[in-house]
Amino acid sequence: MSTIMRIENLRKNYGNVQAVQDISFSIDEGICFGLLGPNGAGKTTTIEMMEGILTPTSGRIYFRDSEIDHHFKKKVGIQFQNTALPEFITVKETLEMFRALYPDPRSLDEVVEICSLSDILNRDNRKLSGGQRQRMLLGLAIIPRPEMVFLDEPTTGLDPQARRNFWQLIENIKSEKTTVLLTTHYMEEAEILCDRIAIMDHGKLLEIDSPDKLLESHFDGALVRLPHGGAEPGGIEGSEVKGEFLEISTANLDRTMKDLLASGLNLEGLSIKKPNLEDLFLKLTGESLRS
Ligand SMILES: Nc1ncnc2c1ncn2[C@@H]1O[C@H](COP(=O)(O)OP(=O)(O)OP(=O)(O)O)[C@@H](O)[C@H]1O
Repeated sequence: MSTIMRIENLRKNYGNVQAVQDISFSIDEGICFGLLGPNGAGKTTTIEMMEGILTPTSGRIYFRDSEIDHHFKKKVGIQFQNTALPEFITVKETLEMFRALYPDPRSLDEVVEICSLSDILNRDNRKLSGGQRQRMLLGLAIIPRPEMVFLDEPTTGLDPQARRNFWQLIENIKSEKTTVLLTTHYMEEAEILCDRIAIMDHGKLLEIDSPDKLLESHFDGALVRLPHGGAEPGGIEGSEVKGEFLEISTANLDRTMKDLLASGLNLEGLSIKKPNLEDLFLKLTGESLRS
């Protein structure tokens, strides 16, 4: 697989705020790459530098081995969150208006199909729900047949059903061999959509790999969690105190359960689960992603 985009030692300072602190990574062509982190982690700053909208304080950004310049913008699609859609015209009229701006636009039918827009084509832009608006903005981003699309928190604020519908559109875009860079707060979303993820916090890159490999490298098998209620949880192999909880990442659940029963701890509230990215984030940063 060839690299479509690469960033090297990227930094961005806003006055005294070091929003992005020396991060480097590359993105393979055709994948969905997720940039994850809590509020203020530096995701938007990073993606805006990669889009060529924001000038880095230092560092380099390459698209297919060339540093990004104004030609690069013709090859990528950006789903802008704050795009002011023209009022008093329909979705279809808006798509046609944008199609007229490009030399070789996707056909209307293609955009409608990829972004599931058929049910809202004749709707006035002012009447779109949050999820419909996101579908429409994605449609606008893919009109010029971009090689890569940038989606900055496209599902924030959507209800769970609208969020799931949007995931399907991202899958559609991927199946067209378009590379996707997605930022999100939602670990579940990243686990489902992303082939590779970078986890950021406080402007720094904490981890980068495929979701499966990240989980494999940080957890043994099952994750047992128990409210410790202030009790001293000594003698249980692999146990760590995480806030109000005792956490045990274990490859031998039988043994862990025996240890717990023998410990005399109150086991009320005990849960056993397959670890997910949310657990990984908690492990890496000591805080919940959506705190
Ligand atoms: N224009 C700006 N001026 C000053 N500080 C800024 C500016 N933009 C962002 N910051 C600061 O830079 C840091 C990173 O912000 P950024 O928006 O990149 O984070 P984020 O991960 O996208 O967060 P969110 O999920 O809330 O969008 C934060 O501390 C933020 O307050």
